[in-house]
Amino acid sequence: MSLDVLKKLEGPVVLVGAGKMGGAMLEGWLALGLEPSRVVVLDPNLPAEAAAAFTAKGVQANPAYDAIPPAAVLILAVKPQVAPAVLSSVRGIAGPNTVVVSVMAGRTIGFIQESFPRGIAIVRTIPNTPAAIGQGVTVAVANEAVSADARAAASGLLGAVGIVEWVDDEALIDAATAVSGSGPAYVFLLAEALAKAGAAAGLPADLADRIARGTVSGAGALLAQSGIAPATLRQNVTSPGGTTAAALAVLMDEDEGFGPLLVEAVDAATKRSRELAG
Ligand SMILES: NC(=O)c1ccc[n+]([C@@H]2O[C@H](COP(=O)([O-])OP(=O)(O)OC[C@H]3O[C@@H](n4cnc5c(N)ncnc54)[C@H](OP(=O)(O)O)[C@@H]3O)[C@@H](O)[C@H]2O)c1
Ligand code: PRO
Repeated sequence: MSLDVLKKLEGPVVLVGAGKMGGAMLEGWLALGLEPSRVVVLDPNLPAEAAAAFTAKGVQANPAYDAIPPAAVLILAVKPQVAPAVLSSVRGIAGPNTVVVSVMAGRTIGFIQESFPRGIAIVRTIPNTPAAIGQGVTVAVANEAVSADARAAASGLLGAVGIVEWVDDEALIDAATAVSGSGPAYVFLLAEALAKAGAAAGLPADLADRIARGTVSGAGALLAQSGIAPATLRQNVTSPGGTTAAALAVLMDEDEGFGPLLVEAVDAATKRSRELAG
């Protein structure tokens, strides 16, 4: 994905909140060649080292708000809980042609719209942290004010750090948050739990950590590179009457296995996303 589409839009790319998610995306954009002098980072508690590193790259860190021209793209990457205060302080950075891109869980287009002039282009997204290595997944929805150029600019930015899936129905974003936004945590938990189970089965803890981590990352890479369906890859590991079949009889239990547990977990995350709408 190229960022050339941004050339059609005037003004800086302003990132509000350079934490784990915003920072990961910015890393990806700069790696793809986004002109650093076009980037403004606003994050009041940025450690001095991080601010110096941005400045060294040519990114403007925490300039005075009134020195920032109307943004081409204004990315909202602060926690949903602080959104009301933050949005009211950054509203002046948006001009009539600004595309507002939110990565905040829960916060709706309607909520964001309240802080900006009527008719502003808003893209609500839910990315995930593998964006830091260009392998993120972002699900996005646009309001009716988003033009073809604005959508292309948002697609360019979001696609720079992984795949982008656009949906038309904003209500789907809560469930997408529960699947792909939070999903990396479930996979990391699997690596943690597998290591603990290995140690409980008698492996030295450090060996269990290494082989569990290698197994989760290797299986993820095989899934990504082979293009083969996950069910087929699972069957390829499962010899009839063998060890995997014995484990899967536990994990695939219809009542207490991984499937129903994940349905419950995704449901809990979906509900929490709806609550965060405020
Ligand atoms: N992490 C994920 O996997 C993930 C995935 C999808 C979406 N998201 C969404 O991304 C957003 C950020 O999450 P995160 O995990 O990156 O949290 P985070 O690491 O806490 O990042 C938020 C950043 O915003 C800063 N901030 C606080 N007040 C601010 C202000 N007034 N102006 C500008 N910056 C301000 C925070 O600084 P302080 O730490 O000093 O408060 C922090 O550096 C959330 O809305 C979350 O729902 C996160
Ligand atoms: N991290 C954010 C949360 O836990 C949103 C998805 C991943 O709320």
